[in-house]
Amino acid sequence: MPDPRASAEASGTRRATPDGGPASGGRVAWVGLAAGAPAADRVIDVDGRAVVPSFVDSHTHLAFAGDRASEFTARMAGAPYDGGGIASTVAATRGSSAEALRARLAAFVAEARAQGTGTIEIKSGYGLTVVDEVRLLQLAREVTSETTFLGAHVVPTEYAGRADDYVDLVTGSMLAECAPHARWIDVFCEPGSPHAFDGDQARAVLVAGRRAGLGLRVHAGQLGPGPGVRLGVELGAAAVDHCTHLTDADLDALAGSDTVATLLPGVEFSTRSPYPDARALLDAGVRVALATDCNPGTSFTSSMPLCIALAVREMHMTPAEALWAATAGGALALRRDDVGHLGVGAHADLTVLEAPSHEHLAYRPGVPLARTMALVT
Ligand SMILES: N=CN[C@@H](CCC(=O)O)C(=O)O
Ligand SMILES: [Zn+2]
Repeated sequence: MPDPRASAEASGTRRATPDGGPASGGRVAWVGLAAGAPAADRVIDVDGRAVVPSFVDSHTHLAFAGDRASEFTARMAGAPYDGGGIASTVAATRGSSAEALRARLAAFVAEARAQGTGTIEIKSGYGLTVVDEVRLLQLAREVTSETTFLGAHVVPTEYAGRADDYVDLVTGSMLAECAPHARWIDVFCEPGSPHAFDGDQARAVLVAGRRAGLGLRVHAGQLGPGPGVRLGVELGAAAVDHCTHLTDADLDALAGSDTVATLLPGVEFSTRSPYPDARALLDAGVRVALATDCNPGTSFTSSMPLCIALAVREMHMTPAEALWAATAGGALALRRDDVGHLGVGAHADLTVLEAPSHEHLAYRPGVPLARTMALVT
């Protein structure tokens, strides 16, 4: 991990963009102690503040309409989460105009950037018809290159009792229309949910997605143990996400793989669920990422600093491990080597903390310390 206290000089003139792509080619040219810095056109004195790589939020669902605050309130009073509320977001999203969806999406991206996020992945999954899924992916593509086709989010109500027919649609014409707008395919593999997909259905979705040229990601082990983690590892998924419920076999599979385990502590916070065993993953040598899972049902936060604080307080990660997971870990989960670190050649996506060290991200929870930095000469 780069030393978060090291100073960094960026070459060129740039304004950071949400997907980590530079507007004018700015890359890190040199990293080291200020005393040894080469001459530069412009010097920015951050006055002892820590500079860290901008966060890489590798799991969000930002393209949606509607609100489920009442579902959250009911959960806080003891109601369980099983994915059923997704249908109400699907209905609201289908009924929303592209302009309204675009404006809301832009507001969420701005909100994330204001909290230090530089690279963001965005899933579809609240359309669930060919036309609606394409529309969400096109909107997401306007703000990030990291777009994920999640037609297999849940079985939509019009396919109730016909999940296999819906999987045929997802792996057929929906995939064909959506693949050009996506880099990834994802599936909610949760045999314990009446709304999500079992192991065989998830395999069909992932195999079809791979055949269409998409990289693989899986929602797995959110509500209970299941086949999703091992399926993701077997098929070479870049990441398996949630991992709230893991078996020893899941841990062994992840430990011997290139698949990243993405932990989403905003979900456990907002569903009042037990947190994943991050220490078991880290101690087994699994590469761990942290992401917000920002969505209206289980984790309506765009705050990577909140996720870092929860990872440290609730999942026993050290502040350095949590920062790594929120930056380099997220980049690995997206198979990117140009973001999430400040090594020479990386995109100069800098986040300046209103604090002397990265430890303050967890030490001062809820305080807006992180700001992405636009370098403009
Ligand atoms: N688990 C599936 N999808 C989301 C929740 C979506 C929702 O409830 O609207 C998640 O990652 O937690
Ligand atoms: Zn999710």
